[in-house]
Amino acid sequence: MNLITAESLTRAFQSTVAVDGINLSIKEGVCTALLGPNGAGKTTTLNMLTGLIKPTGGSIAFDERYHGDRRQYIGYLPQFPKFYGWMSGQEYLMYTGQLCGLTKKAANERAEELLTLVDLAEAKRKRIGGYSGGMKQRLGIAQALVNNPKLVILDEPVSALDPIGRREVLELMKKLKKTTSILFSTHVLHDAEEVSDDIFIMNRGKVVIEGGLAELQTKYQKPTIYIETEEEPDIWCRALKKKEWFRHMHLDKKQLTITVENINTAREELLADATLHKLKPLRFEVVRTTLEDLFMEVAKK
Ligand SMILES: Nc1ncnc2c1ncn2[C@@H]1O[C@H](COP(=O)(O)OP(=O)(O)OP(=O)(O)O)[C@@H](O)[C@H]1O
Repeated sequence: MNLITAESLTRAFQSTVAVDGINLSIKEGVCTALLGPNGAGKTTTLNMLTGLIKPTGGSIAFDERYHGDRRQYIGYLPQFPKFYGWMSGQEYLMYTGQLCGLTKKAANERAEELLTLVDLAEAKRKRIGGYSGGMKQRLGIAQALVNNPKLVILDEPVSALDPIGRREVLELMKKLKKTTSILFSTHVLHDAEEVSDDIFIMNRGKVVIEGGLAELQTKYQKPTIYIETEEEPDIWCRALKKKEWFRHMHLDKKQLTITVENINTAREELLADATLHKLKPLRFEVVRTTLEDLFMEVAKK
């Protein structure tokens, strides 16, 4: 079931179209990644979904089970969250809880629950100014959960962290996704692959690829043959393009990477052809393209 459905969603800033007529279906109970290079339009999209900025075109609908202002059902962690360094983690969560309308007592109880969830119970009385990057980000996620949201939206939650902080936050997201729907943005494919179920890849304001992680992996991970030869194999390469199994080729001097449709036929014919053309292969390897290759292709475009 979809929690949020956005249709033809558009946002222009003067002459810049940051988000260009995208359709998004964010499902309930799953973790969705909005992936894309810098400037793709991820933050603008998230800001429209949270209600922070208005679209200049299109529509956003929250599931009809949840009435009224959709902001009450959404928790949000911005890309550059601001904390009061002099407050303790506990004070900060109580403060945000009360801003969300909780009584002091309820805010205190919620703060305790959340501090345990994000593994900050021991540091709850320490000043935030002394927290590590990972601890701050975990506190930011706790803050996003204060109002018991149906969907928590995290803008680049791990991008600015060192490897330890990154691991802490990714592990927290894995834990969180068991109970809360998550939508997060990232420009790191590996993070999306690690925690998300659904992926939308954006580039230049448009969604260029979308689907379930497993579905995308099956669809785009094509068999590939890597060949390194003694001489530059230019002439041979031209002939390969006519083969039925041929899909795509990248030649870098003597290193040839060929994406193919049928690995068995391709392997047999390539080996036979290489002998026929008196080519001297130094390496012949069967590998697979990864989603990383796909993402890099999209990013380059
Ligand atoms: N307030 C604004 N005024 C003018 N242009 C903007 C504004 N906000 C975003 N843009 C432009 O819209 C485009 C998309 O920006 P956005 O921040 O949404 O991308 P992003 O994918 O989140 O990138 P990043 O990972 O760098 O944050 C960029 O070209 C950006 O310069």
